[in-house]
Amino acid sequence: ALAATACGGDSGETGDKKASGKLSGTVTWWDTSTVGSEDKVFKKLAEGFEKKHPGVDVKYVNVPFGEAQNKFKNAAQSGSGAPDVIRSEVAWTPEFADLGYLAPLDGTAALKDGKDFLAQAAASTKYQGKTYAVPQVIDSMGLFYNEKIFKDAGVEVPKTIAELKTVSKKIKDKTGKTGLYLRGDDAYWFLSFLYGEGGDLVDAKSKSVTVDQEPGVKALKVVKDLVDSGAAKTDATDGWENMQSAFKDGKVAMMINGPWAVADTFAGKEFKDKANLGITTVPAGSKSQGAPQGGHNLAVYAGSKNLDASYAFSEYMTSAESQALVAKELSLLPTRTSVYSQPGVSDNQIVGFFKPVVDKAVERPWIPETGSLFAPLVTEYTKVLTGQTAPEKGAKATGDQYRKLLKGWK
Ligand SMILES: C[C@H]1O[C@H](O[C@H]2[C@H](O)[C@@H](O)[C@@H](O[C@H]3[C@H](O)[C@@H](O)[C@@H](O[C@H]4[C@H](O)[C@@H](O)[C@@H](O)O[C@@H]4CO)O[C@@H]3CO)O[C@@H]2CO)[C@H](O)[C@H](O)[C@@H]1N[C@H]1C[C@@H](CO)[C@H](O)[C@@H](O)[C@@H]1O
Repeated sequence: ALAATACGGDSGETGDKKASGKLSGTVTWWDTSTVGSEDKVFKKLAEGFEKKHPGVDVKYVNVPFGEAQNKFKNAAQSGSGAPDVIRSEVAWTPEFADLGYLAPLDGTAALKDGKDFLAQAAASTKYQGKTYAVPQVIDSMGLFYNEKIFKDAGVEVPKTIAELKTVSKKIKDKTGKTGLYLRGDDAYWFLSFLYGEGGDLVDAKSKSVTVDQEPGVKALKVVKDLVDSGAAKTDATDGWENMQSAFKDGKVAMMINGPWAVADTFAGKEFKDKANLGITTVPAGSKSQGAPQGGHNLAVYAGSKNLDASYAFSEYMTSAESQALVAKELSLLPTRTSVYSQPGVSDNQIVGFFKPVVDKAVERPWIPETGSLFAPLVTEYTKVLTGQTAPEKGAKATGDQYRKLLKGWK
């Protein structure tokens, strides 16, 4: 059965494929999904693998998203304590691959029906011509809103940031509630505003840093103005908890979020009636409209002593059948095209909303450094939102940090 050990189980026991082709041994899997809303579905899925392969014991270990990247790098580097399979966020995958910590999967049982994967989902699993992971879920961001508050205030859903400010003013006047919760401690929440001003963090094609150009400065001014004008509220820490509770308790009318927030949001008193949750595209800025691409892959540790069972486990957990179950139960987006037309998925409104959003989400460069762009950015983003630094200075400081990180980039 699933032994959900505290953390960091070792893949020490060897596994092998008996002459009968039967898989055996243990597979330790580090799952980063949210405890209390997503983890039980993924745990149940892994139990299904054990039923199918009674000779294999899956050790399910839930490692918080904020800790898993470094934990895996430390374990892989030291050669002890790394799991056989890790849920590798899209930006971690090229970094782990570059470090040599992932087993290449081309030609193994991990990759079945590779053509069924969405091109944009498969992109983050490719590195220097090889495939180092299997896409599990893909996501982007939308504007979540409370239908009842909008009705009480007699306002329509905003399509632009200007409309968002007008709508928030009316909501405040009519209901006393704040319009938007804008997460201030995670720079992923800044990206749709940056894209709205026609900007981006870097331009990988020309190997140039662009976050400190005019659109980046403008976008920081836009988010600062949302807070200073009272249209949005924010926090410098505990953003996830504060955002979720403010929205679930009906204290704010809107938040920007992704499919991974849906299961937790439906647990809120305001959304017991699921019809009260509306989702639309993130508001457009002065130049453009766009939301970022995120998601997670399953990757096999290069030092696993049970590669055969790890390949089979990765394939099972990302199969069309598994993805359909996850879409039905958690409204997460499949990475396989064939799953969207399956019963239970094709009529899921959340999935139906996010699919076109994911299809036009702004791609990010899948280079080893792509994940490292957020730490320097969030430092400046939070300081701008809390009035500790001016937008011009925040943008410049971020750009300077990026040029240290990205050797030789302009
Ligand atoms: C700072 C981090 O920057 C980047 O991360 C970006 C990321 O690249 C973006 O794509 C985006 O991720 C989306 C994600 O796509 C979306 O799916 C969702 O994920 C859900 C799951 O769905 C849900 O199941 C559950 O798991 O919970 C997940 C999380 O809710 O939401 C994510 C956004 O939250 O945004 C991330 C930034 O947050 C780096 O990659 C590092 O992670 C880095 N952290 C390390 C940096 C180390 C050095 O400083 C520091 O020492 C270490 O301690 C820190 O750990």
